[in-house]
Amino acid sequence: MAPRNASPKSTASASSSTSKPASSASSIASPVTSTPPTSIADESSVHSDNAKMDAPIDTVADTPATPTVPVAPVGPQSAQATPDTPASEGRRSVRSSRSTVVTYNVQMLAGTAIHTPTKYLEKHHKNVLHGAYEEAIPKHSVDTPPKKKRFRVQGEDLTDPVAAQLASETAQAAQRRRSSRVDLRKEALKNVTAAGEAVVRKGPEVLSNVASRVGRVLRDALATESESSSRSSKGSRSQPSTDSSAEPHDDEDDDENEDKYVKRREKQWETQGLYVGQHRELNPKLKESQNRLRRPRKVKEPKILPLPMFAGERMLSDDFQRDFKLPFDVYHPLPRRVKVEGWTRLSKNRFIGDASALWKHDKHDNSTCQCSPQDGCGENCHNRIMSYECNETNCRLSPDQCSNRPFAQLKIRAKGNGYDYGVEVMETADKGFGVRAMRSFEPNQIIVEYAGEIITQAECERRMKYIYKKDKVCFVDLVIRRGLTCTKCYYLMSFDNKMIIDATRGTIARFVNHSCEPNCGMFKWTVNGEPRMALFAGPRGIMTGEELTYDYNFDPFSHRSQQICRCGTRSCRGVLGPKPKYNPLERSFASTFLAGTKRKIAAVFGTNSVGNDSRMSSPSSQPSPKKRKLAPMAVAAVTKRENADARSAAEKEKMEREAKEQAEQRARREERIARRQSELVSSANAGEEGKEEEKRNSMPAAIGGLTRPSLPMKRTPRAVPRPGALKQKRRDFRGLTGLLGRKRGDGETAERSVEEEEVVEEEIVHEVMDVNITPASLRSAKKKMEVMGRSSQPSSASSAGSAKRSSGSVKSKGVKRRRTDVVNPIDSDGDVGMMEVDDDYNEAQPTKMANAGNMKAIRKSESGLTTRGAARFGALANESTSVWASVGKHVTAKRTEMTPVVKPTNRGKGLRDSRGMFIKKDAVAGPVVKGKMGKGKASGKLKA
Ligand SMILES: C[S@@+](CC[C@H](N)C(=O)[O-])C[C@H]1O[C@@H](n2cnc3c(N)ncnc32)[C@H](O)[C@@H]1O
Repeated sequence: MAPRNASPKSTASASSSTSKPASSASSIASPVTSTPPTSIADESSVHSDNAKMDAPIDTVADTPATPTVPVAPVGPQSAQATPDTPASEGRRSVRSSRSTVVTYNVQMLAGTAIHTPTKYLEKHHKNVLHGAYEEAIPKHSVDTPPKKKRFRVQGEDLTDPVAAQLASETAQAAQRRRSSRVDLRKEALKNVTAAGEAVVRKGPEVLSNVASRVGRVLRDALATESESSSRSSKGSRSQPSTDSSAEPHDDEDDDENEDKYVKRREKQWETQGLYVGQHRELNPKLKESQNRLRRPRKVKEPKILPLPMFAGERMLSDDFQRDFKLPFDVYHPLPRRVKVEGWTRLSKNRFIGDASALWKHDKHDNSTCQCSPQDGCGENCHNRIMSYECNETNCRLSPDQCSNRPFAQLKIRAKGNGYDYGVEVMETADKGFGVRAMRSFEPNQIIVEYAGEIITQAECERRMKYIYKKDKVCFVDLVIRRGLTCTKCYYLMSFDNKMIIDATRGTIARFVNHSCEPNCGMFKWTVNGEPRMALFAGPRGIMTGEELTYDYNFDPFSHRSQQICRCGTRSCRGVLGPKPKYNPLERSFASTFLAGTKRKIAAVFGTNSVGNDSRMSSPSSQPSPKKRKLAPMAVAAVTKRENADARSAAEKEKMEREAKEQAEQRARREERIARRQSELVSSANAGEEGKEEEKRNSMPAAIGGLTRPSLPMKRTPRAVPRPGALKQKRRDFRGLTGLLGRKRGDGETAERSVEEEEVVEEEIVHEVMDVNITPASLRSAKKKMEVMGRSSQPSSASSAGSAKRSSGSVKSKGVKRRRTDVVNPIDSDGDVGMMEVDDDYNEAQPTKMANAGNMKAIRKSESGLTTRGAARFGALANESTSVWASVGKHVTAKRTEMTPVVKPTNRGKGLRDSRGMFIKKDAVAGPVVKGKMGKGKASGKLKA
């Protein structure tokens, strides 16, 4: 054993170590040539100012390095650390005294030392001695005091390196487990106690000292904690040069740590992920950089409600409650490839045939906006309002500033991956294919374009008739045009007056299904002067995974091909397209009944009491509030139907009114006739007896007999008919009554007795002739009678007969003039339909699609009143009954004046009738007025 003073400088070195920081203190190791290690501990304990270690085991080392190298290496670092220490001074190194002892790194041997990255392993290997110590250490370093590491366990030095290493590891483990909080609490308690005592003793002047001390302690504790946390996070990469935790704390250390105060590291949270780029103020029409600029900087997004705001926030809000749905990429992370047979994908519109030329021809309008960069073509942009996309010609903003370029945005997005594109085909349970969102969409954001082949109406009809009709696949018809009401379905959409997009070859938008509560809308925009259709998100936006739908607004013309809607929404209309509001037949009956009742009320009270209320008088003319809510197309359709209804009701009403007026007129006439006849009779009575007798003989029996006052003066010419005329007329009447009988369907006409026939005949004559009596005709008849009474020339009868003949001839001539007549019956819709009548007078061939009005005409002519029979009937018929009675080939809805026209002529003293037949002037009763012959129908009128 070496004496204690064998190293005279040891005391100095030990004492100096206390005055220096830990690093330098520890670097002053004992010289190599020192006393044996067994004495070192004692010596150290004697000479050191430091108290015995608080901890039972502690390590004094200048470079604690990694725990894997507990054995103090002897190397240049150690040597450099003590440049001022003479080699002969200090205590001898433990290792130098046992330089031949082979040391092993237990951790290395055990394989537990490899916790460091491989790039440090080499260094470790370098630091571990293998083989003889002398071999490993260069000669010159033998003199250099090696870095000494002393292990003290309960005041004992451990000279055995293995034991020392174990002790060191134990110490380090204990150190790691030590909590700084315990220290903090202890220190605080100590300080508070000290402060309290000091205050008691010295009063408030010491308070400041105490406060500073407390503060220092707290800072120390914080620094310690942060250091340890940073060490644990950095691992072996960021090893501090000094391990203060391995050293007992003293004031000097505190001061130093104060300088090295490190702020507590904040944990970094990821703010972006699945909903990257979506923040509350995101405007999807802008680029990310623009959005960033627009984002108000002062408003801080509360972190308590994280993204996505379009799902979470909405779900939490009261007014939009719905079940939670997992985001699309969670429940279905990979896009599913659904293969659709027979779908040729197109990404943009393609013009077919004449469509292109027609398109260019029609391309005319444009729109410009005057937005400022501050506006950014927002909601007030003129182009946006007009659904025009801004571009460099119609907007002065740059693409970055302008937010009204949805199709340009779509183009950019389409170049990205599937999630950028954002939609995919899916299979639905009961609606065939559908389209689903693979990402969320902002309210009103463009989703996908509806593109395909642009065709003309004619091409559309051709395809439907000759191509799609044959297809076995049940397609879908978006627009079913007039005359093409097949139940097969097509991907056709009308988007311009004359153009149709056929998406049989087209974009994915063709698979978007219908819903009565849709989450999207299909809108037409004009892009660079060309109309384009696209699907836009609705005002609620779209959540990832939602099925996209819009309201088809099917053309209601095709009721026959209406399909059942399976959208399953609460407000489902039941069919694809507008819901039929009522059964048109029922409605017609109801409205007719209502109108009739109202008329009767008005007739009874003599006022239009109900007519003042326009809504009551025509309920269908006023749009109900419900109707206003319908889509414009549906409203138009309903209005059209209601208008047709109203028109037919009005027509019926008119006919009834006319019939009523005529009945009244007839009654008045009869009254007048009766009065005049009685006048005539009385005047006749007052005249000479012989004259009276003569008159009575010359006058027709019917007139003579007052039993039939209704038989008018017009029968007079009949009483003196031309030869065979009456016979013919009787035959006509028989035929007519037969017709009427057939029409009535009683089938008894043939068995009627002669008397009965005569009665019927007379009734008809009465009916027919009675209504032709006008005041003028009465006057003329009176004159005629006078003439007859004066001269009783047969010419009068013959002229009258010829006049009558001419009447018939006029009518028939008007018809016979042309081989084929075209007339315009006015149908119930007020349309003019064309009817072609052939030479045989039998068939009326509709050249236009039959509608309610002209079908009625056809039915009438087919129901017994053949055109020939009707012509005869019409020849006798009056104005009021001649609506459907035709003259010759005529079938007209207009009341036709059947009275012959007599034209003046300059040939002698006669006149010409409308046939051109010469009539002697004195044979014509009454003054002659000019008339005119309509082309194909008699429109002139003889006026007295
Ligand atoms: C444009 S296509 C949509 C894609 C179609 N599902 C397919 O598989 O090709 C329209 C057709 O889908 C069906 N459909 C769409 N929405 C529907 C709904 N709400 N209820 C029932 N069928 C619907 C109808 O057959 C309709 O004619």
